[in-house]
Amino acid sequence: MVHVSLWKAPVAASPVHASVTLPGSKSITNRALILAALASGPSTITGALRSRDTDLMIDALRALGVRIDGDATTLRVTPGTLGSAAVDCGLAGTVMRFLPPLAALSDGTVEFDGDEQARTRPLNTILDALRGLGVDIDGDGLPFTVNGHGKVSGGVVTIDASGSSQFVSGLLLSAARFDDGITVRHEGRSVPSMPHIDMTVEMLREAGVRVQTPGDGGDPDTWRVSPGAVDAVDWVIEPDLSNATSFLAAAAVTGGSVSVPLWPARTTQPGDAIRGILTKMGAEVSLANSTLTVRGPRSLRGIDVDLHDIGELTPTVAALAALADGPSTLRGIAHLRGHETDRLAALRTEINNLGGAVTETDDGLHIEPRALHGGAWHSYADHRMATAGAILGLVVPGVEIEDIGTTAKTLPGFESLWETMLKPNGADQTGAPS
Ligand SMILES: O=C(O)C1=C[C@@H](OP(=O)(O)O)[C@@H](O)[C@H](O)C1
Ligand SMILES: C=C(OP(=O)(O)O)C(=O)O
Repeated sequence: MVHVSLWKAPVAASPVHASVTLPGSKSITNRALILAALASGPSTITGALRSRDTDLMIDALRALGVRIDGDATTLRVTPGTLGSAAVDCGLAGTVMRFLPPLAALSDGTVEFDGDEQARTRPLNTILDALRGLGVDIDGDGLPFTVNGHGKVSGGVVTIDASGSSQFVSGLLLSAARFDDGITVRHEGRSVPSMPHIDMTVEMLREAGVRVQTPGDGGDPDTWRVSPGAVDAVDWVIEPDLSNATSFLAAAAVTGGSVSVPLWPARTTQPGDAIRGILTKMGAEVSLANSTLTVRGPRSLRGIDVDLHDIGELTPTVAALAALADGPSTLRGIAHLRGHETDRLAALRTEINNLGGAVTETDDGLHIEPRALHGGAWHSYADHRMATAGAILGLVVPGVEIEDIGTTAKTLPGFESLWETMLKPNGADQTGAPS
């Protein structure tokens, strides 16, 4: 018999009042690691996230020949000669899409594999793009092998990135080291998660790489990276604002107040958009002295929102919407069917299992308010499904979450942070980088 562990999601006995310090951003940490590996000298990364996705990136880079010292959240990355390796992508989009272009620069055979569930995530777009640039690759999805020859000519490539922004980011991140750099042209429905491409471009520029984007006079849907050196940088990683959204949601659904310190004044992280969403739903949101504070209303309003640019927030927003006092429509997120799991189907199924009324649309979800009841909540190996269930469990007694440990993909120790948040006077939590 297979034993499925269930975590009894704690109910908030009273409005939650807490301050929660979150560890570093997954997206920024994994970009910093790639750029440091390609740099012309050693870099440091301070406040790095240590989680399954970032440890998979660290392990892969080490296997490829990059030296990474430091066990905790301060890392020193020393580039080395890239050679043969076996890479485990787990279920990490950033690993499976950011590493193949870097592996193409290696002088060796790089074998990629990952979780069974990762095999259905869209991937061939980036493999075909690399083939178009002259890279020798066996396979069209996991498992696949990159046969590196120590150099990539680079050039112009046209892709359909409507399935994931990570195809564009992955190509741009390594392209300064291609002989001719790269010009990536997108053709197809609009590219999702554009702030994540902005994050890529900003970090490349911080490393001294010349990038031209559609926003600064380039052609529409076209990004160009000039060939050149990648500078070593002392990266300081922002807290993960997408992970912060679950904790802020706890204030919104219980009528309490939750603060997150070290909130950046300016950021490309999509999690920052939770401020506007929670405000529209009736919460009070303030940012003062680098601390974001959310105060929950007596009841939450439903919301009609396009999440195309910030799809990562969908599970949190869906949980909030399921507890609102009016209907909500979440749009622009068809690409979530290719995330860790089909998130639209998963959210519909799990919220409806608790008595909800969620329907799936072509590009999102429609959520009608209903009185919810307890029951099992399946996570589908998806960290954000697990945290969405925890939000509901704060006010719906008897929600039991399958495989809460899957939150370690981007936030190890989620359960204890969550439980500490619920203690009376749950201030100054310990998810902070050490
Ligand atoms: O580049 C990144 O770090 C990410 C881009 C987005 O991917 P998609 O464009 O596939 O949604 C986001 O959802 C993912 O969590 C992280
Ligand atoms: C879609 C996500 O992850 P990945 O980087 O694996 O695509 C996510 O974290 O919501």
